[in-house]
Amino acid sequence: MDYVATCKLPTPWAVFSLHAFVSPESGKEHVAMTLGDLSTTEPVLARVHSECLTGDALFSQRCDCGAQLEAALQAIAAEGRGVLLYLRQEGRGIGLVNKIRAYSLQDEGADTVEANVRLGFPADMRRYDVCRPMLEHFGVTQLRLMTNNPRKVDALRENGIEVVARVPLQVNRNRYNEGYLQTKAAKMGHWFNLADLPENP
Ligand SMILES: Nc1nc2c(ncn2[C@@H]2O[C@H](COP(=O)(O)OP(=O)(O)OP(=O)(O)O)[C@@H](O)[C@H]2O)c(=O)[nH]1
Ligand SMILES: [Zn+2]
Repeated sequence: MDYVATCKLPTPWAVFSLHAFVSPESGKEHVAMTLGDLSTTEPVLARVHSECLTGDALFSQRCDCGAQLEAALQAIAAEGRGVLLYLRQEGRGIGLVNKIRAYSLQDEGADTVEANVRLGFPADMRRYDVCRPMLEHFGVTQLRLMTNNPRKVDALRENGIEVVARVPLQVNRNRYNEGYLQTKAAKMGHWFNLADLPENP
């Protein structure tokens, strides 16, 4: 993973630093947002967020990605210290166009896992091997990871990252994503308690 450049990134919650990386193997451009002093030994509040153009940028309510992105940045800002890795693996790794094909099958009744399988993809194709070199660039070794996904915790640990704590990130349950969240809990093992999650209008 090659580090390229850093700039300031003012957001509604804090002025983050935005760091650009390029993977020589895949040619993919990934970014990290950081806040505060990450070089101390205290475990770092972190979010490893996979790209979701529809949710992160286009306000889609089909998933919980946009709300999770915002909540993670707010939590880091509130603490004054943390890192968010924004990984360019859209649609759990199948890409934007294939995700829209999967959404089309979901409009006809398939769930999020069935749709991927019908298109010939595994339920989740994401990889987390770029995370360690990105974190090493900042001297970060221990994370308090904001996620509901047990496979993400396992995958990061397999990549040699110490996840010392898991911080739940349950936001934005709505009438459009209820089934999606239920499938993630039932088929993908996500730690959700839908009853605990307030319903947004
Ligand atoms: N293939 C596919 N990808 C989806 C779908 N909905 C969201 N995504 C992608 O899934 C990724 C987000 O993964 P999620 O499973 O929502 O959450 P997670 O990151 O595994 O877990 P958390 O850390 O708890 O958010 C993003 O890359 C989205 O583009 C879908 O229906 N089909
Ligand atoms: Zn999404």
